Amino acid sequence: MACNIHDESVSSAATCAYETKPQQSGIDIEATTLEMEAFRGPRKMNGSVSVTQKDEIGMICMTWKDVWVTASNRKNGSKSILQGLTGYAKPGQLLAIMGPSGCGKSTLLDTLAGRLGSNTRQTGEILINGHKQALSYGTSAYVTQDDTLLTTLTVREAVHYSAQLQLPDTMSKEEKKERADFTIREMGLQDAINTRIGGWGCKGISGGQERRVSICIEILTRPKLLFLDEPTSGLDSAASYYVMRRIATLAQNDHIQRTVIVSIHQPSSEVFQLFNSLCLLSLGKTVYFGPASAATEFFASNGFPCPPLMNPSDHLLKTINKDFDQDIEVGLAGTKSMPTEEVIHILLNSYKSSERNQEVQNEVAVLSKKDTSSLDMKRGNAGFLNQCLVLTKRSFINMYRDLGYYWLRLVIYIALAITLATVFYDLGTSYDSIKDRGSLVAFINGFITFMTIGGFPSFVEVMKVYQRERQNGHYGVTAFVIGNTLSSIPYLLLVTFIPGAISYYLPGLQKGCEHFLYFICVLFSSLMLVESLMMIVASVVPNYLMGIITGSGIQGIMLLLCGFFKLPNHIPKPVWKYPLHYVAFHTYANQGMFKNEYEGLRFASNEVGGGYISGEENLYCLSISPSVRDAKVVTDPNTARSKGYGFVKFSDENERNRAMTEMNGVYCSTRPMRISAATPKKTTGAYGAPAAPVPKPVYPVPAYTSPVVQVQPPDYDVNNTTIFVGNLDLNVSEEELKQNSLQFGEIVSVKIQPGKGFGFVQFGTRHVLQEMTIDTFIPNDTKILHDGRINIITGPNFSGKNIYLKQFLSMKLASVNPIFYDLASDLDTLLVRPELIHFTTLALTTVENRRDMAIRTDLKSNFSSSVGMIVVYRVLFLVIIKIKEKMKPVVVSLSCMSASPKRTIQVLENPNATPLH
Ligand SMILES: Nc1ncnc2c1ncn2[C@@H]1O[C@H](COP(=O)(O)OP(=O)(O)OP(=O)(O)O)[C@@H](O)[C@H]1O
Repeated sequence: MACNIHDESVSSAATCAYETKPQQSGIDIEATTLEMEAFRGPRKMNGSVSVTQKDEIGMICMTWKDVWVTASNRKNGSKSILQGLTGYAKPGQLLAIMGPSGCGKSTLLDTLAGRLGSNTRQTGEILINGHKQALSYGTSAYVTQDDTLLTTLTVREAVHYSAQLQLPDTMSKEEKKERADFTIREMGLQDAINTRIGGWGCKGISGGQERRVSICIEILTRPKLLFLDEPTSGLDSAASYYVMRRIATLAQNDHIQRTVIVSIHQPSSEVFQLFNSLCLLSLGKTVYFGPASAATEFFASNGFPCPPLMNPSDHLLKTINKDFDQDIEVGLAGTKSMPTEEVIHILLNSYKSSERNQEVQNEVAVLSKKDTSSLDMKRGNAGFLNQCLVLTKRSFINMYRDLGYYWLRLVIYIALAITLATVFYDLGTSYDSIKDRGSLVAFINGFITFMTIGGFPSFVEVMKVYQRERQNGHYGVTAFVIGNTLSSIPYLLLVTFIPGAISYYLPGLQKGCEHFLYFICVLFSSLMLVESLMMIVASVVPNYLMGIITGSGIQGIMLLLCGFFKLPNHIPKPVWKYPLHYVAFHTYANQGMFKNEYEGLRFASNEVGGGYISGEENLYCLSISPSVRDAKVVTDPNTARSKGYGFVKFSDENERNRAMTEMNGVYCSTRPMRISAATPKKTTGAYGAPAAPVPKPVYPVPAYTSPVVQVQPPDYDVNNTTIFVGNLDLNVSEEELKQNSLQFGEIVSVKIQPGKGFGFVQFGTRHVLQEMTIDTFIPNDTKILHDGRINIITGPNFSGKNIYLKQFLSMKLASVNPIFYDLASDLDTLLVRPELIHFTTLALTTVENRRDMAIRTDLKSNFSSSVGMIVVYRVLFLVIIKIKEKMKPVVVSLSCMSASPKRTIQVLENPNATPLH
């Protein structure tokens, strides 16, 4: 009879684990088993496992009594998944949890393993060896339903790395390798040892082998308690049998006497024979618990005999599956005539009142009271440093072999860089290149970094593996973050360097190794930042499609708020400017790259008369006083034309006072400005008319260099050959200045303002001026300079006004913020032009506050901002994972195992149990 295939000896399992004979049927003692025995020395005597007192130490006997699990969600309220389950699992036995889909198999397994979700509530009593105690690392293992493995590794690598991570440092590397190889053979994987696990785009080992690799990894530590969720799902019957036979072998033929609990869907008759005990569930209740071989008898005694030649498990499951009751109504259910709900009701009641149930209750009571054994508490996994090393190495290999991680990105980046280089080829130093350079740099910062998101799917796969390994306590989140960070650095450098060099040198961005290196550093840190950001996203949103959408959204917001598309002072302050503008890494990347790109360059002006605009001018034109809060030009409501006056609001009183002096006389558009204090309007609180009559412009001279210069209308005299030389020693004579200037060409005249520290040199030809820069105009005798620095203004449009404004700019910059001092002193060398003056003053009055956008004097601070953010992001990722881990296992009113990383199992104190020593 097909239904009576089980060995009678198995029924004795219900009495006591340590008296139980191992099941013989269907399990051949294989070479691997013999090998295993050889590995530890023979244990088998007369076909049964001899269990010595020493062996009992560390064995696990698990009991659960009246366990209820309720899940709650906002939509459907609460729902009972498990209802008053009682049972036990003993060492050396394989307990199968079976039932129709949705009956609660996985939930029971998760409950026993302490992995219930946070929306569930659990009550009941779960005890390990009758005690409340913690299981140390390696004592239990859980093989999940999905095989989350690194698909790029070979079987050997996957198991070897896992062994390096899980096994304690007290074992040598060789011993760990030996253990890994042995376990691979134990699981029958020796033929596939060098085959990659495989996944998308690369066929590797079969599904059954994958399952065995997952099991292999979890049994490396020789756990005493093994949970397997659907170990045969997705496998054909032959593969299912071989996998289950290995598992049964683990439980029974190993002198360790493991306790194995398996949830399984639909075992074949051969697989069914391998089970020692069976827990049959329906609708979250126990239909049957006891020896697997006696289940069909129980069904038969209730009027549901197993038809001849039918697989007993098929019969059991078909009898209690009510999902297709509709078929009964329409006559598709064959001979089945009674509604399944009624069948289940009969079986539930019968089991409740059966002797079998009584036996189970008695057994649970006995096992809960019995002080069976203490657990081995000394195990531990590899040390932190070792874990970091192994994880770095493993991650490096995975990144190398996974085409989607970096290689594909590298190809796309190179293609993008070539496109960029073609579009922006040879920018030169024309007037248009000012804008082009800015666009190119902003695009690289925005889009190239954005593309880093492409590696997210690969990272999600890594995260899945991490989560499994973490839940099983293989290593900690810190080691994972360090490993991932270190292993990614070489690839990120590669991905940055090659496309970076193409998009830097072909368009002809600023020459000089230090400029290129800075560019690479900023790009590298931006890429790393996005990777860190995506790590955070992956920790919150595990689905890669949702993750990509979320990551893109976050980056889109950052890009928008970085100050490139909307000036920082125009960004609405709550939330968008504070804090998001400062959180956006593009802000710092743009600042650094702009400065790196413009500083030290000279661009041809497109204005009449030619000449140059320096990079610093470009930067400066993008900047203005940070304390200006508002500016308004008063217009005629009828004509909408300016009434010729307006208001500028400063937040800093000192700066306001300074502006009162300094802005006076500065040209705004075609007229010099006249500045006076405004008084708030009494009625509206708005600004009223100027408090005092507008004074006549006096064009005061800044205190910085104090030359008295009358501001003249802009000089468009193209024949002008005069240069201004400032910062002269007060005692320098005109003759001395002449001698120093002779080297540049024929001199017509030299004039020094007595006691003012500046003078003018008129050359014979314009040619000299066109070529003249600070670099060339180094006086022979530096003693003529006031403090060793030259101060020169030249250019075809040089005029008194230029001098005034140049000094105004220098002083303004230096006074606004001391960090601008260097820049201010650089400005001494500027070729200041009237159109620039116009532009700058206009910018001032219209509050084009681009200070944050364009000028950060210290390049290092931009780079270190990014590096700091990388650290912050990675730490944030770490913290989120830790919080999630803390939140996940909710230990409810009664006992359960904790899924905490330390893999402790917390068990409710049994009042009858004697304490452990
Ligand atoms: N955390 C949860 N929140 C809400 N409902 C849950 C939760 N866990 C399980 N359930 C529900 O409990 C029922 C049992 O789920 P469980 O996964 O244990 O079934 P199963 O027997 O393992 O099913 P299958 O064999 O199909 O995997 C299902 O209806 C499921 O939707």
